[in-house]
Amino acid sequence: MEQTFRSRVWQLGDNIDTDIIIMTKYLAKASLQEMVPHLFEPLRPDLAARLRPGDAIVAGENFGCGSSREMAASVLKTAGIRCIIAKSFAKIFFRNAINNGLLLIECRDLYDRCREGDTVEVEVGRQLTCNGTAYPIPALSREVLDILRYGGLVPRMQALDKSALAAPAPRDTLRDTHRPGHTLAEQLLLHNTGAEDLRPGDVVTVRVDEAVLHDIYAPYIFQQFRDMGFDRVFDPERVSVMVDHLYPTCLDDDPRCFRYSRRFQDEYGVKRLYVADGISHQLALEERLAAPGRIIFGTDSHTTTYGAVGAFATGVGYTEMASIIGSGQLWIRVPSAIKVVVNGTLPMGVFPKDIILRVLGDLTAAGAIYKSLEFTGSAIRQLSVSGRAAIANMAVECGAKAALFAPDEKTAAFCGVDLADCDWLRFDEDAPYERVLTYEADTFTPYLSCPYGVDNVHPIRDVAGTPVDQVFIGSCTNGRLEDLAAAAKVLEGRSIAPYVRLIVTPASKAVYREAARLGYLKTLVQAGAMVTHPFCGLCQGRSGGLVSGDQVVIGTHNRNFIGRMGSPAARTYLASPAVAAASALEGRIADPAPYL
Ligand SMILES: CC(C)[C@@](O)(CC(=O)O)C(=O)O
Ligand code: SF4
Repeated sequence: MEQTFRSRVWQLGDNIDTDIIIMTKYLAKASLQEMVPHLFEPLRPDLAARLRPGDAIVAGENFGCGSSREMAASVLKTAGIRCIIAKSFAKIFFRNAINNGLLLIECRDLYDRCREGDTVEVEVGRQLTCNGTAYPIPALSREVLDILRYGGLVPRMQALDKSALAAPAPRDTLRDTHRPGHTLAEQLLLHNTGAEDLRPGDVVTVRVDEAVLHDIYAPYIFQQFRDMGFDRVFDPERVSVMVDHLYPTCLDDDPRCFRYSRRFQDEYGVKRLYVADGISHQLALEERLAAPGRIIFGTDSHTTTYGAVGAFATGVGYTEMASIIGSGQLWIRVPSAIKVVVNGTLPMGVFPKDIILRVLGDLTAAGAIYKSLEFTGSAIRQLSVSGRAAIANMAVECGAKAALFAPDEKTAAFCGVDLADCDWLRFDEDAPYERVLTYEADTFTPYLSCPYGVDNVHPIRDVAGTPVDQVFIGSCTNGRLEDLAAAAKVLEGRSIAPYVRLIVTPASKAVYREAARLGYLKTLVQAGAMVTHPFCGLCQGRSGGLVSGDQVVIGTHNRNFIGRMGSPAARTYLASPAVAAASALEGRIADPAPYL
């Protein structure tokens, strides 16, 4: 890497999400080169054609937030972007960029003092100069420098002595003793590593309990895995491949992803391959891959969901996944933690989704970057595992590395474990939380994330009455049985408003079957809903109800990013299933309370 270079600046704002960088509909394309013309399409459709090799991007807070799609980093690299300078970076993107050998520079001051078209001079590892002002470049950690020195994680892993890898962790190691003075995340990392002690900021190498990968990235993971020189997966019992995003096929390149998904089974003996059984995050819970005490990595940002049962679980990109399934380990920095306490009883018409939406509004989309969000309090204890999963799922929308709930009787029953074996994982009064947010449950109302930001959160009274064109009930956040039950309760014996489309997508086949057996689907259909096969569906904006023009959608999913559901001019509101159902009834955003 040359030490000094000059680049032309392209300026982008805060919270440039990875859907903006490269939309989901392009992710299955056969090559990164084919994705380059679509860079930044929903936000600045003209930009891709104007980018030149050697250019730099200068952005505000939280660059690369949202999805774990590594293509966001690798397409920028393929387009020849020389470096990205931002006030802060979302951490999955940060790791993905480093793993691709793409230089990222954190600088809080440059953004406000430069303009598009300026030239920035970069002296790597030392300083930036722009318009006569010099800005220091913060030092990178040893682990990051090591990867950059090799030019990315693939060459780094090629050089790894594979015969010296630690054996996979034994399977039944749940039992442990409580470590006082530590957050839940720290306790889990201590449990996994057997370290004497650790603190936020320390770098540890964890042994992986489960790895979950999905169809969109299968060809890339496969390729990187081979290029790294691995010839076997670390443990075929602990690698799961899930065909959930792309099925049923809607674009030409999709079947290639299915073929690669299958190759992990055919060539490496991976035991669990799930084809069209539902969304990976729901399946991981149903199949008990997620369990207390485990460390789990998934190629999806919403892997944080598994924290609902006391697993330290987080999203990674495809290169990191290749290295995980080859080596069975990964380095991570111990996160600091924020405690969220909710006491009391939630009012009628308020659901777990409303808890996480309010927290997101308070923390903001960049407010928990690389932190563990840990939930407790009497209202939290009353929630089902499904409700906790909805909360843990969306923790990544404020940048969290992990979300955690201490296991209790409900967790133990759900996961089929003995609570006595995992109650070492519990909140400790002396644990050093960086921040504590405390709420009284009776102060909650239904909340909505309003266009165009997950943290643009308003109580329902601010937006009630807004006309909607389409309502979506589904996704890894709120496509579970309880969610369909809440929607069915609102819609029972009623009909949705004329001209409103209501699309219901159960999160898994099991949810679908149960919802049919219990009569929820019949209720929903009689009210005017269309029920689709279980998969990611409309949440990812590839098929099944894409919106056009400036249509308004209310959905139970997790992202209202520009263009995520189709047209960049469309406006998406995120809410609980009950709010979504009530809005379908009235044809405008509505409080569910009168219908419950
Ligand atoms: C692959 C993609 C559609 C993804 O599931 C990826 C992710 O969140 O990491 C998303 O929701 O953006
Ligand atoms: S349901 Fe949506 S957010 Fe969840 S994994 Fe699928 S596309 Fe991503």
